[in-house]
Amino acid sequence: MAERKRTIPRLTRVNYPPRVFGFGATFVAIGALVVDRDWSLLLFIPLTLFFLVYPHLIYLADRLRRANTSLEHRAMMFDAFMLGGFTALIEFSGWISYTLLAATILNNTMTGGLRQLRNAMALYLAGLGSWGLVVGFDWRPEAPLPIEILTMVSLQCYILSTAWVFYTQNRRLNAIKMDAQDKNTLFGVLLELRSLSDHAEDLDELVEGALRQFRVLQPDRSFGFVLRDSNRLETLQFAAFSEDMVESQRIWVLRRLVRARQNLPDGYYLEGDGQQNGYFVFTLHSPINLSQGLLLVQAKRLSETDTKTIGLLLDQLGTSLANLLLTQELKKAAERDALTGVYNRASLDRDLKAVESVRQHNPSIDYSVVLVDLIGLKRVNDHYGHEAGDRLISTVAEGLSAVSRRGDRVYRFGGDEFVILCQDSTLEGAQVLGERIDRLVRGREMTLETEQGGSVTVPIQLSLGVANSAHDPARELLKKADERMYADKAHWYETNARYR
Ligand SMILES: Nc1nc2c(ncn2[C@@H]2O[C@H](COP(=O)(O)OP(=O)(O)OP(=O)(O)O)[C@@H](O)[C@H]2O)c(=O)[nH]1
Repeated sequence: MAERKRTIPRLTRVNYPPRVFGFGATFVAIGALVVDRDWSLLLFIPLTLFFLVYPHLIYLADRLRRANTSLEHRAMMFDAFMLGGFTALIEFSGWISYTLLAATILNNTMTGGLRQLRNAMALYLAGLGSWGLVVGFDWRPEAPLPIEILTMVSLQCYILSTAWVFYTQNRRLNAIKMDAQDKNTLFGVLLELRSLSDHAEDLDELVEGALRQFRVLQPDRSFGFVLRDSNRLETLQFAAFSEDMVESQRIWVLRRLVRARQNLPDGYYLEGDGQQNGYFVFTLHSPINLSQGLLLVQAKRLSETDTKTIGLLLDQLGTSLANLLLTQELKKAAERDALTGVYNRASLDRDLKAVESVRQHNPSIDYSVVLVDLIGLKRVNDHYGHEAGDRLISTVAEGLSAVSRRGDRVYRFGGDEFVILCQDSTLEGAQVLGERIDRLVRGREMTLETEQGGSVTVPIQLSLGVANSAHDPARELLKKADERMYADKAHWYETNARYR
């Protein structure tokens, strides 16, 4: 049924009610005049055919032609011509003439604007003139009072029915427009969320960007996003809120979540109190490692549309988060050493190029490299097995990372060699780092499990070499550090001859 209604041209649907009403009213007015003036009752035949039957025939014909409006346009012109003709036929009664003319003009202007109005007026006058020539002009402005009243009332009703059709059409168009605008904004926000997952560097950037986008869509609501440990739900791991949320609100929400230790069903309501607004809680369905993601939406009520929209946003946020984590994993795999987690050789090459380029533009900014070699790895491998050797390497990497400053980076250069790159550092600064390694890592004892199932304690033996860009050319920096590291190693072997 709805399908059939949709295929009827809009113009036909708009025209049908006013036309039926206008023609019906005109039929009553002219009919009354026919009776009042004792004209031939045979006149009722064309009157009935034109005023009562014809509007329905046009509608039916339009319905059959579905989306084609050409018939309706022609019918409207024909209406104007015929109404002009009837005006002449009933000998120019003033009010009736005016009613017919007004009906024609209104209907045509409403659907076709000024051009249609002009055409309708012309055809009306043509009909009036041609029938006037046939039946003779006999101007009779006076009509009996009841007919005048009937005509006036009909005209008013006709105008009202036209206005009503206009009003309902406008309302529908407005609703469609608003809906389209909302969908457009939603679409834009979803696109933004997608692109966020490509550009965001970390969780903070992604979630804060997403919350800003949520507010584009629903500016009068506050939003929050929380990650909690899936195994210990009272442990919150991450929280971000839309900028409008004040500190006290944030703390209130977080406390409530810490207390709500169980899994919360979708749409769970954190009831507000006198000062605080309530929040709806939605759970992110896509898995984020071992965390559970919760979206908080500040609202008193949520409509079905709101809930659907939030579902879409949540899905997109989940996908973006999963993308971000995957990208981070891939990035990590590409730039980190799998065994130790410190940066790999490829990252060292890239970072060395970067610091050298900074130094070329700012010659006063020097950098240092510290080469660290683990002594005796082969021995550990041979005596206690490869796994023990791996543990030794990892422990050294951890130690080096722990003693490095924030801006320094540790790289695994080769099997048992590490490099620490110190940006914006003097030779003396790097030597201080070398001393720290000496003090805190070198010589430290660690217990290794042997392949035989026992355990053995071995000291961490290291040799170091330091070089700085202010003293040696960039191309030779690593070579210089290597030479110094070998000298240090030779010295170590001299003083620990039994290891040879
Ligand atoms: N367990 C383990 N061994 C490795 C790894 N990478 C390289 N090696 C081994 O480490 C040993 C390094 O040998 P060497 O260069 O002679 O080092 P060293 O025994 O510490 O002796 P010097 O450094 O010369 O004092 C080799 O036997 C490599 O096979 C690794 O990832 N894990």
